[in-house]
Amino acid sequence: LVFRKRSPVIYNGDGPRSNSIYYDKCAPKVSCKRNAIYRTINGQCNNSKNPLWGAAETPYIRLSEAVYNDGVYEVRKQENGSRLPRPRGIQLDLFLRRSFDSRDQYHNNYHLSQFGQWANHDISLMNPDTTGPELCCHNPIQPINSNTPYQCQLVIEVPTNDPVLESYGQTCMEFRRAMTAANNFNCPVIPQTPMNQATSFIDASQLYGHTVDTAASIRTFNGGRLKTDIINGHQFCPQKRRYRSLLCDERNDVGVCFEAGDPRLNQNLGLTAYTTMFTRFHNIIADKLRKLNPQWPDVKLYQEARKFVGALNQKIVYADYLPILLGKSFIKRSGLELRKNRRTIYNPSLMPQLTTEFAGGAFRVPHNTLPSFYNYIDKNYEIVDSVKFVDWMSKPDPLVKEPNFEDLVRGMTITTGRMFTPSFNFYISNFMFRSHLTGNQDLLSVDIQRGRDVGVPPYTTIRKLCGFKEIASFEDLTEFLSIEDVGALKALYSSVDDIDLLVGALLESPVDDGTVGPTAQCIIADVFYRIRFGDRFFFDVQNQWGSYSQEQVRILKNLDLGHVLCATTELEEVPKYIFKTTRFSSTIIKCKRHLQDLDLSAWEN
Ligand code: HEM
Ligand SMILES: [Ca+2]
Repeated sequence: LVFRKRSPVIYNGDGPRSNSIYYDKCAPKVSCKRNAIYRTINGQCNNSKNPLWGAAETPYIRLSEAVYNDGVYEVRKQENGSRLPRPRGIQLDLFLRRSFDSRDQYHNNYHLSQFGQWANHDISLMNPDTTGPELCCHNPIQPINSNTPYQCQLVIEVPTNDPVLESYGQTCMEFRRAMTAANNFNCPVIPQTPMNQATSFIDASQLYGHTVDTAASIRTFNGGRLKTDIINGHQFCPQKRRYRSLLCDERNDVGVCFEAGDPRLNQNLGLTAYTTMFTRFHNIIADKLRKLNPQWPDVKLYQEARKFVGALNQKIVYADYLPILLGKSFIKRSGLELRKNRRTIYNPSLMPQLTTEFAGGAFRVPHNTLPSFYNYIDKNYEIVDSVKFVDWMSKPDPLVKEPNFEDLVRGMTITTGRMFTPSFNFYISNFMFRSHLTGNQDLLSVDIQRGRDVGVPPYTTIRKLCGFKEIASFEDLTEFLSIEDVGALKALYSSVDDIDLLVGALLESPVDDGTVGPTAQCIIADVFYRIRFGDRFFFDVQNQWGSYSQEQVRILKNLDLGHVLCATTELEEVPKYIFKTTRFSSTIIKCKRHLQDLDLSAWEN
């Protein structure tokens, strides 16, 4: 069988959905340095004709028309004119009863989901609008009316007979509408459009900062290094002022709270560990470069180390992560494969923007792999402790106490991940952000509500856009969904065309050798294609200013996440295929050996 390669790009970025009002009327005027050899911090000037493409603080594009009741901002209604089913009701009727955990049959470990979140924070930041009242929920919940501030119009109602939350007396979950160009950036993009505060490119901006100010605030300006706090003899990210920081301050029982390029770094232990490891890794690379090139000034060391870390992240995403997420065969036939002896060819007419359908829908499907527990596992591979994921959100305290850091990362490496089923785990479905000021949240309800908030079109529209057979009735769904699920959908929604994108995408069976269904695969591939082939600084692009040499590319393509783990922790060994649990991946590599690959002599000049 021969497959013709077909580009997975759905929409090229021209016409009415490209946010031209923003670029023509509201965008800052940017002047670009010709021949710059490094990326800018905020992603501007990557595309020389359209210097804002892919930059931080630009609107998400849309693959399909926004769907709002008033065509502008009001949440869509069902075909029969009634309100959409409540997100928590969908969770309860369709998903929660199967929220038990089962193990990933393909032996993927926790790094698969943790790296997914890490990569997401590189490319997407759809911030909630925190202007207006401090909290949106009044208990008991009050009817939404015209006096309700717009930020709070979509708080999530909890039914009075909720099987889990009733006993906590909770009737409302916090939800704030996303920041939009019109509400928060003074630009009348209509229909309303959310803004991406991250740079679209995979450039490790979640580590370095998506804005110039943030980036400067975490540099030492000495030896190219990033700031660190030394705690118990180990490097950590610098600490925030104790209060008034985004994700720790609402808790009064937090000992440490860190700062880095992206504000979400304290959200969970795994993510904080990743940010810490990549910070250490940056400093290791900067130190190595300084040894080889003692004459290089701080800024050169910083930029070269930053470029290296961004490049390595691109390598991991395209060569290691996406083949598991989307399936190897699909990666090959869609041209997304990253090969050792091929180089990426830059396409300056491709718009490297994220899509609303991706960030407000399809790329949330992997939330179904989030683990319920973290295992701390010691050198002898004994489980020392097992803690609930949700008990340690926004509270990274354990990481600074030895030997927790190593034990946590070792645990993530050898614990089998959660099987990708049509459900989120029980704890994240009921107790997310427990003991925060905001109270318990349900990640799935939030995700469904977010899709509606940002006008994501319903499932059938997107499935059709992806080239699959049109779905005209609930019955048509039985071709690929179970009768039970179709029955439940029919009871919830007035028409098949009302089904939320995330709900349909989650219920689809995963594609053959991937972890998401065909609709999510299609929307995710579109974005990862455009942010690779539309990135002038993609690490294996040739003949651009600052392009890497053959030898430098060769070295980078031989590195993976395992090298980062080995270089930045006291782990002794890691699986050769870093997203697989040790026990089932054929080979285990000693860190000593791995670290020999980190020879940077090709960077000497
Ligand atoms: C590791 C644990 C994770 C937790 C606790 C978590 C939690 C969250 C939360 C609370 C939000 C904000 C929801 C909203 O207000 O709309 C969010 C957004 C999002 N998450 Fe996750 N997530 C995790 C991992 C992942 C993974 C593995 C992926 C994908 C591979 C992912 C993809 C997304 C996307 C695309 C968004 C929305 C866009 C954005 O602001 O970046 N997340 N997640
Ligand atoms: Ca980025």
